[in-house]
Amino acid sequence: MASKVEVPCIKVAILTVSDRCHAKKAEDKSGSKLRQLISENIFFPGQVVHQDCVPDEVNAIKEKLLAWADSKEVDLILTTGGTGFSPRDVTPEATREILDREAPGLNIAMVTSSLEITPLAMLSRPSCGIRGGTLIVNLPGSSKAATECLRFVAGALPHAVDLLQGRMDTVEVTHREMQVAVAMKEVRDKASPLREAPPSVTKPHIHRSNSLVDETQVANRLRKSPFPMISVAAAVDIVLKEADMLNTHVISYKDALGHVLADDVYAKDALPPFPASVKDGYAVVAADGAGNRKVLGHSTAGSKPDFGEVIPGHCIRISTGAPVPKGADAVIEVEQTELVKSADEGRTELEVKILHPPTIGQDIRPVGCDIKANNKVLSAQSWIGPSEVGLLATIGVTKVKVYKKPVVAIVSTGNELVDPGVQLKRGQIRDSNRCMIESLLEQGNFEVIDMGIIKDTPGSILEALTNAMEKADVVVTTGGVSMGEKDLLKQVLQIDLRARIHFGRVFMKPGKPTTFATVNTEIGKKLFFCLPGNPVSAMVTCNLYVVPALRKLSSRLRARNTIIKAKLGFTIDLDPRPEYHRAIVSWVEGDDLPVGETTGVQDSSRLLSTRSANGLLLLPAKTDEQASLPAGHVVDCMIIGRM
Ligand SMILES: Nc1nc2c(c(=O)[nH]1)N[C@H]1C(S)=C(S)[C@@H](COP(=O)(O)OP(=O)(O)OC[C@H]3O[C@@H](n4cnc5c(N)ncnc54)[C@H](O)[C@@H]3O)O[C@H]1N2
Ligand code: MOO
Ligand SMILES: [Mg+2]
Repeated sequence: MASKVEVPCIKVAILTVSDRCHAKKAEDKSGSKLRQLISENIFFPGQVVHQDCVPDEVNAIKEKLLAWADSKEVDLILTTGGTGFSPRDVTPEATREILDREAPGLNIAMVTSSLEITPLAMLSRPSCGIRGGTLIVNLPGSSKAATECLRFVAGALPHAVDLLQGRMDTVEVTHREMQVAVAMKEVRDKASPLREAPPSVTKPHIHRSNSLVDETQVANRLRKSPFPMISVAAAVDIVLKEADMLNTHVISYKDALGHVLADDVYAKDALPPFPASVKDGYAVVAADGAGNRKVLGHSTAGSKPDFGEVIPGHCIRISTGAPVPKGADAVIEVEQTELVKSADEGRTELEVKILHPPTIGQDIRPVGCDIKANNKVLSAQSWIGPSEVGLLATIGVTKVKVYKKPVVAIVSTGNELVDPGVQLKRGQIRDSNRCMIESLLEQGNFEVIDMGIIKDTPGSILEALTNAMEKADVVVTTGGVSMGEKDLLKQVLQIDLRARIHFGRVFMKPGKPTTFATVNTEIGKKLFFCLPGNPVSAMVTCNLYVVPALRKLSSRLRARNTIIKAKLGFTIDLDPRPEYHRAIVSWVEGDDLPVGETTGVQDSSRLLSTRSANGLLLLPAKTDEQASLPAGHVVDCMIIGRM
């Protein structure tokens, strides 16, 4: 049975043209990079069906292109290399010889876009075109340039392939979407207040609630998402790349919990600052050995000693943590002594017997044995947890330079939502997302601002987002990102806020419509995580994307989530999308790996599937070869709670 794929997958062949790679004198980095971009659906849903490398020879290139194009198994051939000015660069010439029709628009798109990056792009000579039902695109040889050029034309490639393959239903949808997109762009361009702002900088205060999104066009709304479906790995990479570390500031050690240190921290003085007793007992002269000692006085922690120097044949009573007096070089615990003589009805100790001979230094912490004066106690970049707060206190460092932590504004969108304490009317449900996400982030020591519930109208969305980005570095919304007529978040971001939407769909379950955007404002870059409204999807995607981004913004060394191996405690039918299966993960005595037990039905709406879940089992997408996984199968597991 064929696996169920949601979007047509482009069959891609990759040809590296390089004398050096072919002779194995250089690594084929561009070919590997292109393979990764296609396999991970970075630009469009794709599948690599062939990959090869040939030298810079016209005949070798032609032979491969002909074989692949005429096999009818390939929709798109990407060549990399041989498009420059050196005498051996002949890929365009070889390509042209086998083309039925040229596609110069693709060449122009790649070169003009590349010129914005480097003037040397004018020396690139790609030759793109069509042979039969196969589109051939010449990309440059360097991995970076090949990636960039593919990105410049990637948006048009699925449509080009649909046209070549005669998939008229998909072609029609795209045409209609293009019309809507053009109309949206016209509206955007007419937005005079925004035109005053430099293109990449949004003034956060200029146009609140004055949205240009036209929500009335329900019949003309997009019927296919214009956002390519990208992999989770690619989405996480994008998020972490966009999450820049914040500035530093100096704060009290008491407020430092959960921050990352910006500077190394040194001890001003030694710990202990005096030789201290490890035991409750007697400070003695070790050379006296076992036997009777006269008790000179006592030393308790924090008290002034009532004695001078300990001399041979004498001792002083001492408590744990108290300074060891001069002359004494060992401490004998009280259990190793007997009382010989006392006075004042037991109020004064006059003489004790040491039962075992002590050794020099016994039960004494020398000065600086825990922390030496001027030693580095904490390194820059280290995370401040409870122990680190204690360490700062113990060395007397009361002010520390730390990286700022991001402030996160949380918004729930949905006409149907009411606060949990409100009596439900028909059609209403309680807002569970906001408090859940707030709790999740507070648990991670991040500062959150509750921005309430907003209606599904462009005006309220714009107003809320504008307010939120004035107050916070990161805005997390839930709801309104899928295909419904009231799902207006992406449009408000794009049209009103001129946001850069980095992705709007991810190949995962739950969480497919997860949207990530950035807006450059006069008060800095703002990150928008627009999570799906389904509570489980919101919870899972907050763990997957928001939490790592917040760690990166706070300069934590390890931003990514922890992934361990775990055994499935159950048999599971796989989903067409990679699934993040909520599970209770625990160690079973005698077993080599933790076992993940399912939390039951995994519907995105069923919040009970997150109850007590401390792990997400990463289940692969269903394929023809693998439709289910048996109990005991070992999978990756993302830790999201206490083990
Ligand atoms: N035609 C399509 N429909 C849908 C698609 C699709 O690809 N094509 N994707 C589905 C997937 S997958 C998801 S996930 C959801 C995401 O929807 P939205 O992000 O647009 O969210 P809403 O439509 O606003 O709400 C969805 C669902 O969640 C409930 N909800 C919303 N907010 C809250 C909250 N704060 N607390 C509790 N529950 C909440 C809401 O009432 C809806 O039931 O779209 C699918 N549809
Ligand atoms: O991706 Mo949605 O989150 O399945 O329900
Ligand atoms: Mg929706």
